[in-house]
Amino acid sequence: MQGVWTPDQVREAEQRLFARTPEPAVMRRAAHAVAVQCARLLSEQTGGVAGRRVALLVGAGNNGGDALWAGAFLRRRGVGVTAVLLAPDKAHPAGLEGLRRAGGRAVPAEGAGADTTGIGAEAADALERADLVVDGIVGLSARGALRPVAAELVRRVIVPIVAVDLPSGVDPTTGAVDGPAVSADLTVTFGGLKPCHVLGTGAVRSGEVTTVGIGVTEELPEPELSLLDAADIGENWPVPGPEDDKYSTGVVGIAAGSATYPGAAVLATGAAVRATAGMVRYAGPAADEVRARWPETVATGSIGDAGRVQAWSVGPGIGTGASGRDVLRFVLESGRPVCADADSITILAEDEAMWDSRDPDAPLVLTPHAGEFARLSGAELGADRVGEAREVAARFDAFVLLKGNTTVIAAPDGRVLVNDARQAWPATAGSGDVLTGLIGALLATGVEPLLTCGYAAHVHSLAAEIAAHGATADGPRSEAGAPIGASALLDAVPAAIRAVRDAALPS
Ligand SMILES: NC(=O)C1=CN([C@@H]2O[C@H](COP(=O)(O)OP(=O)(O)OC[C@H]3O[C@@H](n4cnc5c(N)ncnc54)[C@H](O)[C@@H]3O)[C@@H](O)[C@H]2O)[C@@H](O)CC1
Ligand SMILES: Nc1ncnc2c1ncn2[C@@H]1O[C@H](COP(=O)(O)OP(=O)(O)O)[C@@H](O)[C@H]1O
Ligand SMILES: [K+]
Repeated sequence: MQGVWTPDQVREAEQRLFARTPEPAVMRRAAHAVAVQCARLLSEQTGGVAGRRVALLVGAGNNGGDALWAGAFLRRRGVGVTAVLLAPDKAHPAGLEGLRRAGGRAVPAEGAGADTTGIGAEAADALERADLVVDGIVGLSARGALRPVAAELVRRVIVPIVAVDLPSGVDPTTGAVDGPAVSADLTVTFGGLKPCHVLGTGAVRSGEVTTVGIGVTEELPEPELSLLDAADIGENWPVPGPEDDKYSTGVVGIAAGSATYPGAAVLATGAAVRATAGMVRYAGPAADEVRARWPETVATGSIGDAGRVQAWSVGPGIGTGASGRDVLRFVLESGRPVCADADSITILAEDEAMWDSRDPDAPLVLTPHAGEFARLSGAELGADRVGEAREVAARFDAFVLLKGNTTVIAAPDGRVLVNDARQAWPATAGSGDVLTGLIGALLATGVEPLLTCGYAAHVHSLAAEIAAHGATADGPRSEAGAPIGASALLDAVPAAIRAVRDAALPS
C-alpha cells in the first residue's frame, strides 16, 4: 500500500523537520535528488552528462529554489546551465547565488529582443539549445493553470522535462488541470506522493514519479489517500482452501438485467463467476440468457425465489420503474452487504423512502459514474473528486466508488483508496456491469468493503489492459493495444487475478 499526502500535511511535516535540520540543508537535499535524476535522464537520452545543456524554468518560490540548486549541482558535473527567471526580483536568492557561484547563468524570461510572445531572445535561445528542461515554476503553493509567459515557455519545449515536486499548472490537491500545464517525463517529489501525482490529469502530466525522502517522510502523519499495490491485492484475493466448499467461499446474488437489457445480467453474473470460487445465484427476467451463458449459475426469474446469499449486487439494467424498486427494496431489507449500481443508484437518489428499507448494519457500496454521482450529491461533480466522494460516503453512511479514469473509493469513516487505471480501455458500455459483479463476489467472501472496492477496481482496469493488449492465448502482446468491449474485459478477469496473485509470490 502506498500513501498519498495533501500539500498541507507535507508542509506541516516540513516544519517539524526544520526544527532538526535547517531549511537550506533540506532544500539542497531535494535539489541534489533532482540533479541526480536529471543526470540519469541526460545520460540515457544523449549518452553523457558533461557538455550537455539544461534550461531551468524558475518561478518565484522555493520550487524555483530547488531548480536553481539542482542547476548548481549539474553545473559541477560539467553541464551548461541557464536559468530562465519568470520573476527575476523574486527568484530564490541563495539558489541564484549558488548557481552563479557554480558558473551557471540566469536570464529573464521577458528580456531584451523579445518577439511578439514577450519571451526574451536569451531565454528563447536557452530553451532552443537545451537537452533537458527542469520545471521549477511552481510547486506545492500552485494555484490554477500556468500564467501566459510560463505557458509560452513550456509550449516551446521539445526535449524531456523533469518536474520539481509536481508538474506546474496542475492543482496539487486535486490533480485537475484547467489550462496550460507542464507534461513532465519525470517528476521528482519530496517526502511522499501528493494527490496530483495519482489523480486525474495530474497523474498523466506527472510522467514517471520518483519520491525522495529528504527527511520529511519520517514526519508525515497517516496518509490522506492510499493506493493498493498488485501484491497487496494478490495476497488477499480470496481463493478456496482445502476446507472450503461452494458455500464457504461465498454465495453472491446478482439482481440485474431486464427483458430489454439482458446483457447487464450476463456481464455482472459472469464477472461474479470469474471473480471467486463460490456460488453465483441470479434472480431476474434474464434468467434464460444467464443460464445459457453461465450454466454454473443457479438462476431464477423472481428475486423472492433466489435462495440464501452472503451479498447482493443489484442495479444494472433493472430499470427505475416499479419492478426495479421492488428488487432494490428486497435486497436492501435482506441485511446482507449490497453493491448498488446503475439504476439502483438513480432510485436511491430520487426516492428518499427507499433508504428506510436499508438494514443500517449491513454495508452498502454505491458505484456511481459522474452522472449518477451528481444525482446522489445534488450537484455536478467538481474538481475535488476525493473531497466530494468522502462527503457523500459520510452523508449516506455508504462506501462510494466514484468511477472514472481515476477511481476514487471513499469509506464512511473518511478512509480513501485510489485506483489509477493509467489507460482508458475500460471506457466501454457494460464494463461497469462487470465491476458490479466483481464487487458482489468479493463482498460475499467477506472481504472488507473498502478493500473489496479497491481490489475490484484494480483487477477491472488490469483486465481491460490485458484484453486491449492481447491476452497471450490470442497471440503476441501488442504494445499499442486495440479497443475492447466489456465481454473481452470479462474474459480477461482470470488473467488479471493470476497477475496480481503472481505479484504476491515471494521473489
Ligand atoms: N520549505 C522548504 O524548504 C522546502 C520546499 N521545497 C520546495 O518548495 C516548494 C514550495 O515552495 P513555496 O511554498 O515557496 O511555493 P512555490 O514555489 O510552489 O510557489 C511560489 C509562488 O508561485 C506563485 N504561483 C502560484 N501559482 C502559480 C501559477 N499557476 N503560475 C505561476 N506562479 C504561481 C505563487 O505566488 C507562489 O507563492 C515545494 O513544492 C518544493 O519544491 C523543497 O525544497 C523541500 C524543502
Ligand atoms: N476514461 C476511463 N479510463 C479508465 N476507466 C474508465 C474510463 N471511463 C470509465 N472507466 C471505467 O469503466 C467502467 C464504466 O462503468 P459505467 O460507467 O457504469 O459503464 P456501464 O454502465 O456502461 O457498464 C467503470 O469501472 C469506470 O471506472
Ligand atoms: K514544478
